[in-house]
Amino acid sequence: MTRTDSASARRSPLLLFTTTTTTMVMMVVVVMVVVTLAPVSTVEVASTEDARASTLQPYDLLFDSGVEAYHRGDWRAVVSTMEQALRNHAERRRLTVVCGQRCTNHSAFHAVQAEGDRGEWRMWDLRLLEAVVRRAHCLHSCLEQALGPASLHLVSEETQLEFRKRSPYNYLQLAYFKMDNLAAAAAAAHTFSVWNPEHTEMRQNLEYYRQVYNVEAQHFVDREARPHLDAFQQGVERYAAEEFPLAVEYMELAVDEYFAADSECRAQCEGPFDFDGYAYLDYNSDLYQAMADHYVQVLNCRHNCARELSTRPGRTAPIEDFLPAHYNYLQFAYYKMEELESAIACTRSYLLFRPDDEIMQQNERFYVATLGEAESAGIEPRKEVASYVQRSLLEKEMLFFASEAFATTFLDPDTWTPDSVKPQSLLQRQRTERSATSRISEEIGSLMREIEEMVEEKTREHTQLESLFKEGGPLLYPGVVLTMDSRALNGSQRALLDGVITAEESNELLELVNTAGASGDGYRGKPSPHTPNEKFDGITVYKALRFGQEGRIALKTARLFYDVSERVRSILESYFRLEVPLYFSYTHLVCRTAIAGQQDNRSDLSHPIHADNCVLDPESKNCLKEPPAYFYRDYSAILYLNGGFEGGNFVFTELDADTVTAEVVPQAGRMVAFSSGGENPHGVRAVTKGQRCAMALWFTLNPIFREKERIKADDLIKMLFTEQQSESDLFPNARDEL
Ligand SMILES: O=C(O)CCC(=O)C(=O)O
Ligand SMILES: [Fe+3]
Repeated sequence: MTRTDSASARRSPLLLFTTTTTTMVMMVVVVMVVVTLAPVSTVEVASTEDARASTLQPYDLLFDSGVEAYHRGDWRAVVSTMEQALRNHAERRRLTVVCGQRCTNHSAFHAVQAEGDRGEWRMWDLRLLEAVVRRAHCLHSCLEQALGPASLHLVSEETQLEFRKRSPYNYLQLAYFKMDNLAAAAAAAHTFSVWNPEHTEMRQNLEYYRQVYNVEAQHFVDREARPHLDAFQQGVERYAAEEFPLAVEYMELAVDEYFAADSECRAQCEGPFDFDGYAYLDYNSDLYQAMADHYVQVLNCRHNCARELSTRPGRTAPIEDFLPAHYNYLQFAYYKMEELESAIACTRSYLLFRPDDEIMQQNERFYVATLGEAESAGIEPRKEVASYVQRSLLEKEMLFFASEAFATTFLDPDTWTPDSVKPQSLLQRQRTERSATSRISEEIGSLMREIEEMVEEKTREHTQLESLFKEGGPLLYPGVVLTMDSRALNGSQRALLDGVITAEESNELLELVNTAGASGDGYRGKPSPHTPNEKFDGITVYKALRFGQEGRIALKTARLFYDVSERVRSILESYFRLEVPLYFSYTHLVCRTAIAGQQDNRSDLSHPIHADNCVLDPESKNCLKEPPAYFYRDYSAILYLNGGFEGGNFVFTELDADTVTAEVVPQAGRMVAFSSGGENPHGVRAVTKGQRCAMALWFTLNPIFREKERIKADDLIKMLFTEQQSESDLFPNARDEL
């Protein structure tokens, strides 16, 4: 099979259901090849067991023939070759470890180390390199014996990647399914899916196995489960559930598994030199450079095991501070179990990674104080941590040095690395990056603030422009004129109209409020809701209609009140060019009467500066659109019924509730209309003499908040009046402009 063939075959999804179905159940008999290397006295001597091991077939070739079998539909062959490939792959890894260990014991490495320790470096290169050569020979013979010469060739990157991606299980799941071995198929599917969670077809297959074939949960196992990650996960869960003894059990297991996995991972790193990044044909390094290049690669690979071991299947980012985290969990769990010696040992182990960690230092002090200074004195950090950290720091130092010296790449997998082992240039770079980051974030911050201000300013201008552009729709009724628009009133969504009602209508409504207006109506019965220097009287539309129905006032006058309120509503809808209807929120006729004898030196207002749908805070120049404000009100209109009193001007202000932007003198038939929000703070100057009456109306765009009393008023109108007596009868030219 050519590389392209196999690549495309591997890309194509393996769907569970194909046209051919195989019901044949097959027992796959695979001969297990067990290679156990017993210790031998010299490297040259191979045991009989080793000789058996030379039958180990190369896993990459097995994989390729498995793929070929798959395309032939030879499921039996797929299973036998793929399973064999997986076993040989695992076995090869195991044997690499075994040989590594054996050659440490059987080469001169120990001797060189011992001499170095005594400072006797005579003929050191000969001694060291003799050890190297011997080790090379040892490893070569060991692996040759163990794997057999056929397996010594270089496995392609592509195939190595396939195994890392757990691709053999992709092939296996369909083969097992075809052979009706659903449990094995489910396990293969699950194993593949754990590493390839985004693989939709395999997820569907898993669903089929579960739902259609009722495969039991126990079969969905991860055949490549990584024990250290599983134990850690269990430990964290037990810890979260405050089951501390179990948490300790799992975490201790996780630690053991971690170190075992670390050794296994590191042993795989002594592979051939990777020319990637080097000009292959021009590579002409001398002995030491070549050794250094290769060794740095090996070291990099070993050091990177910290990243590999802390990365969960299917994830790209590792768990940060993974190994130290074990000791963090352990110290607290031990403390909870009142095993203070172990807790102290774990805090001290953690502190080897991060000596400056204040919380851990505090914990340690606390445990020591509880257990007693004397009892705690001899408690050492865990040995395995001490040597791990020591080795890791030495490796980091060398890798940093090499990265500087040979311009190779070293990406430190740990976040606990102390500055002391980092090269100056890296520290400088990190400092510059940090200060650049903080400078950039400061600059971005102030830029964002400027942008926000600009956007706010533009939005303000835009709403003003938009409202200027939008407002100014037809006034619908003859005689109604626009006296001042938003621009003239120095704001947005504001209008001053005259001639909204005739003089007669004003008088009729004045009479209505004066005869029937209850003290304080509309203000929950308070006669002077805004100032003690004025008395407020008012009446609502519904109440007026009820009075009309009862004959206490002329029904026609009550009807006029109702109709004028409708007229105001349609004028507002039209003038502000609203695309959705306005609903009544509250309507009343209200008079403010100066209380004689209380007007000298008045400094208060008849109605303090406020906005109609939000709580105005002049300090912060904010208006909060929430209760107790009538937050659902959208438009307001005050239609004046008279002039001739003293004071009582309507004013618009800025959000500071102080700077007056426009002032309106009330007079009969004049109406000020505006949107009810923070853009229109307003109030009424003190009425110091006489009575000031108006029809005040508030509207909402949200039907949920329409006034219930208005609905009752609508019903009453329908009941009391016939169809003919409509608004047009009472106001003959109405809607002419339409
Ligand atoms: O009567 C006025 O001119 C304004 C009254 C007012 O703003 C209100 O009642 O919310
Ligand atoms: Fe108001």
